[in-house]
This record gives sequence, C-alpha cells and structure tokens, in this order.
Amino acid sequence: MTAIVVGAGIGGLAATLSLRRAGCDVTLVERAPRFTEVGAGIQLAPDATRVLRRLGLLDAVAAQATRPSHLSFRTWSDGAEICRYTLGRAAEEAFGAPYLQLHRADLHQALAAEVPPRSVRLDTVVVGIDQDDECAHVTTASGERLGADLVVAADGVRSAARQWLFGADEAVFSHTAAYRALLPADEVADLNLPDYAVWLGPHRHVVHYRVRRGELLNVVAVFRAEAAEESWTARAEPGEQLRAFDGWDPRVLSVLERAGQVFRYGLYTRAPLARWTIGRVTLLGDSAHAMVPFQAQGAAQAMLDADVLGDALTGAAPAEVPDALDRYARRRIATATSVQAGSARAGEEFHLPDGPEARARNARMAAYAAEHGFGPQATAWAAEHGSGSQTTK
Ligand SMILES: Cc1cc2nc3c(=O)[nH]c(=O)nc-3n(C[C@H](O)[C@H](O)[C@H](O)COP(=O)(O)OP(=O)(O)OC[C@H]3O[C@@H](n4cnc5c(N)ncnc54)[C@H](O)[C@@H]3O)c2cc1C
Repeated sequence: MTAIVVGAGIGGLAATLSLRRAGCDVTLVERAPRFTEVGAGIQLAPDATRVLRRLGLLDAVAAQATRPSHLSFRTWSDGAEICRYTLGRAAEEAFGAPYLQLHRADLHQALAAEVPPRSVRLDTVVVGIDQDDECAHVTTASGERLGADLVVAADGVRSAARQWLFGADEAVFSHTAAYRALLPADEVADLNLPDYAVWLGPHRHVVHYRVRRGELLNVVAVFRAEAAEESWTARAEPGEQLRAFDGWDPRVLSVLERAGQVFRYGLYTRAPLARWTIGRVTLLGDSAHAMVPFQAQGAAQAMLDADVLGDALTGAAPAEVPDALDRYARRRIATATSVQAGSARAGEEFHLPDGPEARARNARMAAYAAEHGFGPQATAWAAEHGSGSQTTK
C-alpha cells in the first residue's frame, strides 16, 4: 500500500507514522524548506498521549515535558481560586496516560525524527489532487505528478485540499486573538504563580503553564478582537496586551510586563463537515476540523485521526482503500465535531462579563470539580472511551 501525506504539521507527521505502522509506504510532502514548528507551548491530554504511546514515542516526548498536578481556574481581578481540576498522577491512573505540557518544537521534532528522510519531500507545494478508480495523485507547483493508493490532506486550517474536494468554504475568524509569550520561569519565581492556571475575565482570559521540563513559562492571553491575522510570527506592539488587561490581578500584569517578545495570533476555525473523504482522498487534522484552542484539543484530535486512520488501513488491500477511508471518517467525525463545538462553548463561558452569569458559571465549575475531581471534558471522554489502562480503541 502506498500513501501520500500532504503537510508535515503535527497531524501530517502523526498520520505518516501511523500509516507506516500499518504497513504503508508513505511519501510526506511539505511546502516548507525544512521541518519547522513555530509557536510556543502545547498541552497534550491523555487521548493524545495514548496515541504517542502506540507510536512508541511517549517516553521521548515525556522527557521534554512537564506534568502539571492540577489546573487552577482563577478570577481575573483578585486571583481567587474558582476551582481546581485534578491532573498529575491521579489523572494518569484514571485515564491510562499522562497529561503533558511541552514546547511545540519538542513534539514536532520527536515526531519528525521517526520519519525516514527518504520518505520526505520538503520545499514541495501541492497545487492539485485528483484520482481515478485505481490511484490518487497530487500535482506539485513544479508540475510533477505523484501517485499513490491514497492521499491524506493534512494541510492545516487554510487547507486548499478541502476546497478542491468539497468546494469553496473559507477559514472563519473566531473574533478572538491570542497574545503569547515565553519567559524563563526563574524570572517570575517571585510571583508564586500556580504551575497551570486559567484566569477568567470579561471578554478575555489568560492561561499559563510550564514547558521545557518547567524551565519556561508559556503565557497565552486571549481576548475578543475585530480582526487579527493568523500568523505565529506577527509581533504584538509593546504594551498592547497590557492595556487590554488593566485592573487584572497584579501577578498576571507582572507576567505580561516581563514578557519580552509577544506574538499575536488570530484564531480561525473551519465549519464542521459531514464528509472528510472522497474515494481515495481524505482530510485529517485542522483541514478537517480546525477549532478554537479553548479546550487544548486541536492537535490531540489530529493525532486521534492519525491513529484511527492507521487502524482502518491495517490489512486493507489497495482496492479496499475507499471503504477503509470511509470507516476512518465515520469513526472520527462525530467526536471531532463535538469537540469543535465544545471548544467554541468553552470560549463563550470563559469570556462572560462580570455579573450573574459569570457567578453562576463559577458556582457550576466549583460544584463539578468538588463532585468529579476532573474537568467535564476529561469526564466525558472517559465515559466515551473507557478509562484505566485500556487503549483508545
Ligand atoms: C494559540 C493556539 C494554541 C493551541 N494549543 C493547543 C493545545 O494546547 N493542545 C492541542 O491539542 N492543540 C492546540 N492547538 C491546536 C493545534 O495547534 C492544531 O490543531 C494543530 O497544530 C493542527 O495540526 P495540523 O497538522 O492539522 O495542521 P498544521 O500544523 O497547520 O500543518 C499543516 C502543514 O501543511 C503544510 N501545507 C499547507 N498547504 C500545503 C501545500 N499546498 N503543499 C504542501 N504543504 C502544505 C503547512 O506548511 C504545514 O506544515 C492550539 C492552536 C492555537 C492556535
């Protein structure tokens, strides 16, 4: 079985490894001249770290990561704790895999290191995908045509493949933007910050957690915005983010003040699709289900796609590829779509203005944490997939 994967982000790399594990000969095509992952921190919930374990990469990734003991939700103005959700060893025992926080580049490198260089075509832009009964093809900007039994389009939130397959829907601006920065953790040691906290305020929130074995503090401030470009490398004006957080808990302001380089990122989504697959071609990752990051699940869902795709192709003959891709999409669409909706809802809940609705939200969260210990997303996921040492299957 041969496969072409378009896009070497976290989704495309995980798909390449999962397909290789299923016995496919994979060519990974990426437009960038070298493997890169910009941005800062990423959180991997147990659904994603179970996939890393299946790929044989959990130990290597965990060695670069931090494992928070809990997530603390706080109020914006005085920092009072609304509730805390258990993570750490208790979550690992309950869900059969750890909750990890790490630098995106560390995750990307761990995945990329497992792809043999002869399987990779860098600096190669895909400009078209077509297929017949026997074969799927990609056409590159230099006019080359590559063929395989299947093509996986993991080309991100701005996916062109999605438009070629399903028509002209565009990435949609979520009217939220994220300021992000990385600080040496010892520069903020005097603030006694919780290791992992979400500070909820009117129309905005701040998240921080530690990466690189705790040496760096990753800070993300999210707020409503009229417009913002989708770029990991656009710098924010100095002080721009501070004005937006006037009156916040002094610890949050101190962190934002000490952040040297701040980057601004507009958050875009794609509408849910009823189908991801046509014949021998399928979408995977953000191209299929880009979502706002308020449940930290975009990359996790891409990795779950990759895992299920590999299983669907295991033992399939080339003639069975369309059926196998259908099985993959049927197993993934409902969950990914519900996580997309849940992430959008989390944003609305996080950004309530001060008043009765925000107080009711706080009371709900505190009651939930007191009863379950874990957050609602983790509890729902365990109910769907089973907990303990079972696999994701
Ligand atoms: C601020 C923020 C915080 C986040 N935090 C988390 C988190 O904590 N946990 C989590 O699970 N998720 C998180 N996410 C979501 C996560 O980053 C994405 O869901 C994930 O990176 C998507 O991976 P992907 O491989 O699908 O797409 P991408 O990473 O966008 O990769 C697409 C690749 O395709 C290549 N490409 C595109 N077009 C072509 C073409 N025509 N030819 C060849 N190559 C092409 C691109 O160069 C790129 O390398 C966050 C997102 C944001 C914005």
